[in-house]
Amino acid sequence: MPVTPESQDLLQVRDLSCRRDGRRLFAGLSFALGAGAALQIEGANGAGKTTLLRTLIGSAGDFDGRILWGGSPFPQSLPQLRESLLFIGHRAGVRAGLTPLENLVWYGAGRDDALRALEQVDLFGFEDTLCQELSAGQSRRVALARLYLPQAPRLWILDEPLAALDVAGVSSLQGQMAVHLSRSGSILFTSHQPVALAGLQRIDLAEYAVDEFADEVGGAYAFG
Ligand SMILES: Nc1ncnc2c1ncn2[C@@H]1O[C@H](COP(=O)(O)OP(=O)(O)OP(=O)(O)O)[C@@H](O)[C@H]1O
Repeated sequence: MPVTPESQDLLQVRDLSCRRDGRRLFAGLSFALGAGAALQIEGANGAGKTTLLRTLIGSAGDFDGRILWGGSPFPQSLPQLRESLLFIGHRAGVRAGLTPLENLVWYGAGRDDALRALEQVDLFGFEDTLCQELSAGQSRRVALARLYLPQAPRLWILDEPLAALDVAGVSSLQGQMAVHLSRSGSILFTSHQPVALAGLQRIDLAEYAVDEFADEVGGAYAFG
């Protein structure tokens, strides 16, 4: 079944448990994401937010539970998912040796669309500057400019999109997220900051944290 924004639940996660280097980070996580919906993943540093996003897009494989994209089981759904997906991770995928304009064109944008997007993220005048000469916030804006392109995919998965942005940048991004939702797009993102979006769902990974030591002690008592 193709991954389409018309799917009732674009993503369904059931009883998910993720590990990193063999250590369980969280367990028992279930949620759904539909078209026109946004979900914020919260949690302390190291809680497993990035691991969760990477697991959902098939970049991390140490998990138990069910992941269904557009109703199709994982990992068969991944090729279709990737056609619908715009993932912006911590490193943001900005090529330092290219200009902001060249970065967007590299991602397939036309020159005029790219210039308009750069203007919307307030990088007018910096389009031909090498990204290695930009500030952290400006570099983040280059990555986020992809969200302002007319051909932006329906599903956005964003790891800390607000990091390094100033107040105006946060406000602009929240506005663009709202526009995306109004067009039946879907957004799954992590953030330590509150985000103002109508109908936003939130999940705190702390509620699903696993205390491996407690499990071991419990096991020892159970079998002792
Ligand atoms: N590169 C790495 N190599 C090995 N283990 C890692 C690595 N990065 C993270 N981990 C482990 O995986 C756990 C989860 O990390 P993850 O990056 O998913 O957390 P996070 O919730 O996104 O944190 P943050 O808020 O700091 O970005 C961490 O507690 C850490 O022990």
